[in-house]
Amino acid sequence: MLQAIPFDQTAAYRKLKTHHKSISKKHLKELFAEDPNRFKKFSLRLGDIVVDYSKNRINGRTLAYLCDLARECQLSDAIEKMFTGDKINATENRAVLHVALRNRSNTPIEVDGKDVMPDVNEVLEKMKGFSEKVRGGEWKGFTGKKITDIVNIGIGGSDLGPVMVTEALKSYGKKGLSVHFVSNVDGTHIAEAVAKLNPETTLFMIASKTFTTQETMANAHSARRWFLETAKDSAHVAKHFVAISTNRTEVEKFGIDPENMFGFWDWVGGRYSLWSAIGLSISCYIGFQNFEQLLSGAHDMDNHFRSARFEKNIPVVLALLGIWYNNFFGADTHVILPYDQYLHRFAAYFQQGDMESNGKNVSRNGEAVDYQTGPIIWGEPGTNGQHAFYQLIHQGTKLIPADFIAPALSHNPIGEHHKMLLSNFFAQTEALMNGKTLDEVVAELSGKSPEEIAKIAPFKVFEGNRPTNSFLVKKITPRVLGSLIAMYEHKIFVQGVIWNIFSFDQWGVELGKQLANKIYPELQNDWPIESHDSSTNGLINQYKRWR
Ligand SMILES: O=P(O)(O)OC[C@H]1O[C@@H](O)[C@H](O)[C@@H](O)[C@@H]1O
Repeated sequence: MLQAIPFDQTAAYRKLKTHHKSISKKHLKELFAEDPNRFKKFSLRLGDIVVDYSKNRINGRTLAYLCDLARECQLSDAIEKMFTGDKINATENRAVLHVALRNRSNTPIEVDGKDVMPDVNEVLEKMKGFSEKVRGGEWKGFTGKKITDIVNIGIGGSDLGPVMVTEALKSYGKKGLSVHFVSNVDGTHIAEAVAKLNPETTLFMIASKTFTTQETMANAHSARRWFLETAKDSAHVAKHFVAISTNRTEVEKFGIDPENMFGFWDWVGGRYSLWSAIGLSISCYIGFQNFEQLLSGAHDMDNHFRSARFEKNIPVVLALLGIWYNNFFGADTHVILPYDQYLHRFAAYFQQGDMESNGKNVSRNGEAVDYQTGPIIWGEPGTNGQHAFYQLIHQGTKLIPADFIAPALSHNPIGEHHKMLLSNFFAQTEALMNGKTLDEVVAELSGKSPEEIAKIAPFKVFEGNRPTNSFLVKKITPRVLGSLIAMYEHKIFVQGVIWNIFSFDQWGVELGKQLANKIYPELQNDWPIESHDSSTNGLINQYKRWR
């Protein structure tokens, strides 16, 4: 179990409180004017990723105090514990070893005295063989045709990672092979997904760590029924259904041949599982070599995270900046804005990654925390967001720290598009920082009468001073994407350590599941219900009248 350090009782926290009083009055423009070396000082690089965090409301002292905070919270020790298989997911008594899944150096990592790497490598080999067969057309459906469509059925961590990555790396996808994702228990999702598919050439991947998740099991059963309407003989299921799970017993019960099961382990958290067999749809779609590149990119970030000193450590610095805004400036949310259409599910992916990890109000000591923990994560690709919600970021009353992500090279260099896209990427962080003063507005309005200027000018002023991080990458390759994902994963980890919460469980999702299981049988008949509060009774009874 990680050691419990009361984050808000450290010496560094007190120093930061005092320091915040002075620096929060400063405008980012002043900070830039004071220090011509700001970009050099406050940017970091790893491989093809440049992280510019200079447009944050910090100076050298802020960073030093924040790093002290990390030290006082024994971050180094926590990092080592994660990398060496300590059971840091204490409420579930599990190690947290997504880093082992992409441990390309293959150095032994032990859990309960056993090196996990041989098992990791064995599953990777199985994934490789399977991906090659599917891609090469060797894996045939029940009528001897090759697979043209993969449908991954899973939810949460068994869906969001594969969705996000296959979208992000679409330009690496195999022609003639499509991937589809079904997660929602709403019948519309599976109905729409299979509507245009041919059962003879469709392969279902049932992805579920537990293999008991209601939504996934319902969709899996409906998929099998749909398949058997054509295939008739359940012996054909073996050619069209594979399972990705930790639960062999349930997989067998469902009727999937254990030969067609890809395993992983309880030390892989759902929202950290795309690197495991849960990534099978990714590997089939982009090819195993590219999947390995994704793992290598994550491994690059893992090595950096484990070895770089805090001041130069990308995930650590990002985590500390997040804490700076969350706990000192009172920022409630954090927005992720990729200037890359392929990354359109990136923010959604880290909604689960971050909010399910750090949405906790009890410390590792079992006591209620009296400070803010995980932020609300949201975001959409630029430039769409610019024409929708950026107004509030620029001129609203809330402080919203923002991450801007963009590739220097596009996979689709059509005409002037990419230059236009990037001019927006560069312009927005500049605008958010500088804003526009009243004098500048008045100067722009020259020619208008003083009355007209006085009337309109206040609405055109931008305070600026809005903090941003910019991530400029060379190109969204599998390797770069792997590093970016791992970067955010470790950021989340660091914040959890400092807030002294357990980042790798998710008890908060259970209550709704329990209640849904209680209500489900109540929907089986038309009798009015009185067992709940008046609102829930009223809604259920109206539903019964309407259906
Ligand atoms: O992979 P499984 O077992 O079907 O679980 C899917 C999801 O189930 C949710 O209940 C959990 O909150 C997620 O963390 C998890 O990823």
